[in-house]
Amino acid sequence: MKKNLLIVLFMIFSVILVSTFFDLGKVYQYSSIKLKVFLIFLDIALIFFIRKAQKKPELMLVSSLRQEEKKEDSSKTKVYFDDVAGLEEVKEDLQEIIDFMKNPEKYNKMGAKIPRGIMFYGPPGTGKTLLASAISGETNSNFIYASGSEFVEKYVGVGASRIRSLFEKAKKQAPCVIFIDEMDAIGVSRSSDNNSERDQTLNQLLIELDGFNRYDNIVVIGATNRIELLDEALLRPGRFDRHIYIGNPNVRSREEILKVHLKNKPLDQDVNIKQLARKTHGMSGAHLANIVNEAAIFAVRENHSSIGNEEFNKAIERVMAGLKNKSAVITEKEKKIIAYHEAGHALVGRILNNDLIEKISIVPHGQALGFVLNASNEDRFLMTKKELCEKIQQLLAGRASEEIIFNEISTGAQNDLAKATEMANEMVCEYGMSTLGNRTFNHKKYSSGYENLINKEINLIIESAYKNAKKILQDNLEFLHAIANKLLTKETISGQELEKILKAS
Ligand SMILES: Nc1ncnc2c1ncn2[C@@H]1O[C@H](COP(=O)(O)OP(=O)(O)OP(=O)(O)O)[C@@H](O)[C@H]1O
Ligand SMILES: [Zn+2]
Repeated sequence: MKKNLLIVLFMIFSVILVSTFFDLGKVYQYSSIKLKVFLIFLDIALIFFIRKAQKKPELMLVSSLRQEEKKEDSSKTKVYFDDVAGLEEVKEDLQEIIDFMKNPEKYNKMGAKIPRGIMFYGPPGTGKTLLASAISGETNSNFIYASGSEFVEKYVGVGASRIRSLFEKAKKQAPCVIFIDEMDAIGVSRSSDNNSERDQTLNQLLIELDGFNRYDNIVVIGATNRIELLDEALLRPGRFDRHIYIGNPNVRSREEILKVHLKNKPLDQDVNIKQLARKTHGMSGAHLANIVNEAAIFAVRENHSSIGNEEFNKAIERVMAGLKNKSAVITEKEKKIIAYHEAGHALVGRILNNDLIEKISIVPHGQALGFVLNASNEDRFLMTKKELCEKIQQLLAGRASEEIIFNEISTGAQNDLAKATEMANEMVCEYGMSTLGNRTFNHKKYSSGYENLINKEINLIIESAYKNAKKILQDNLEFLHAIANKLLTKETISGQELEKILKAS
C-alpha cells in the first residue's frame, strides 16, 4: 500500500515537473528555476523511498505475518478427527502425540520425550493440512500455518529471520501446532546447489528444531509431496523424525470422504455414494471435495432443490478434465489389467515366500498405478542365488499375469523389467552367479568378447524366471482370479486378507 502511494506521488510530481518546461498557459507562469529544482529533489527523494519500501525486510515480514494472521482467522472454525475421513491408521498413530499434548506432565514425570517433529508426505490434496489442523482441534491448541514458499527470498537472512519469528510466535501461543506446508521449498538437500539464502533458512529451521525441546507443548508438522528431496539433516532423530505417508484414498475411504463433504447437503434419493466412490478411482480427497462442490453449484444453477446423479456425473467429468496427472483417470479396462498385474506379483511372492506381503493395492501411488508392499521379516545381509532368482520371478509375475489373462502385455511392467534386468546384471557381473564362473565383470576390466556372453547370461536368467513365474500362476489360476477380483472391489488388500483368500479359495 505504502509503496503504491509513493509511486502515485512520484508520477504526479513528474508530470508537474515536465509541464514546467513547456510553459502551459497561465498556470505555470510562475514556474521559476527554484520550483523546478524543488520538484527534481522531490522526485529523487521519492525514488529513494520507493526503493527502500521494495527492499525493506521488516515491511515484508509484517505483510507475511498479516497473511498468517488471516490464515489463522480462517482456521478459527476448528477441525476435528471426525472431519478427516479415512486415514484410520494414521489417526491411530497420532493418538500418542495428542495424549502428550493433553497431559504433558504424565510424560515429563517419566522423563519421556515425545517425537515432536512429524513429516507428512504423499501426493497433493490427500488431507495433510486438514489432519494437522485436526490435531490442533483435538488438543484444543493453537494452529499456526506457514508455507515453505513464504520463507524463500532473494535477500540473504530474510528467510531465516522469518523462521525465527515463526517459532517465537509459537512459543507465545503454546500449546500449539506449527504446520509448515511445502517443506521442499526450504528443505531440499543443501548439497544440490549453492544457494546461501536457502541454506541459511534451512540452518535456522534446524537450530529452532534442536532448541525447541525446551519449549512446552509445541508440535511441528511439516508436509511435502517429495520427501526424497529433503535434506537428511531435517529428517534425523530429534527433528522431523516421524515420517507418515498419506496416500490417495481407496474406495472405502473415498466413500467416507464423500460422506463428510455431503453432510448437510440435500441429495436426490437415488444418489448412491458407494457408486460415486467407485467412479472416482485414483482421486484425492481434494478432488472429491471439489466434485461435491461442483455438483452443488450445478444443482443451484438448474434450480433443483437437491443434488442428483446428473450433477455428480457432470462434476466428475469436469474435475477429471482438469486433472494434470491424467494417469489418475483410469478406465475400467486398465483397472482390470492393473488388478491382475498386482495380483500376479503378490501371488508369486507369497508362494515363493520371498517376503511377507503387507499390502496389495491398485490405488495410484506416485508414478505407479498399483503396488505390492513387502514386509521384510528380517534384515538381510546375505542373499542366496535362489533367493535372487525368486525376487526376479516376483518382479516379472506382473507381466506374466497380464499375458496369461489377457493374452496381451502392457507398458505397466516397465519399472519391473528395469529392476529385474538390473538384478540379473548384478548376479552375472558382481556376484559371479552365472555359468561364466566365480568372477566379476566390473569397470570394463574384461575383454570385449565377454559382452555378448554377459548379455546371454542375463537373458537366460530373465527368461527362466519369467517361465517359472508363469507356471506358478497357471498352476494357481483360481487364486489369481480371487485376488484380482478382491482388488477390483476393495482396491487395497492387507496381508491378512490375502491369507484369508488363499485359505477360502
Ligand atoms: N481425508 C479427508 N477427509 C475429508 N476431506 C478431505 C480429506 N482429504 C482431503 N480432503 C479435502 O481436500 C481439501 C484439501 O486437503 P489438504 O489441503 O489437507 O491436502 P494436502 O494433503 O495438505 O494437500 P497439499 O499437499 O496440496 O498441500 C481439504 O480441505 C478437504 O476438503
Ligand atoms: Zn509391476
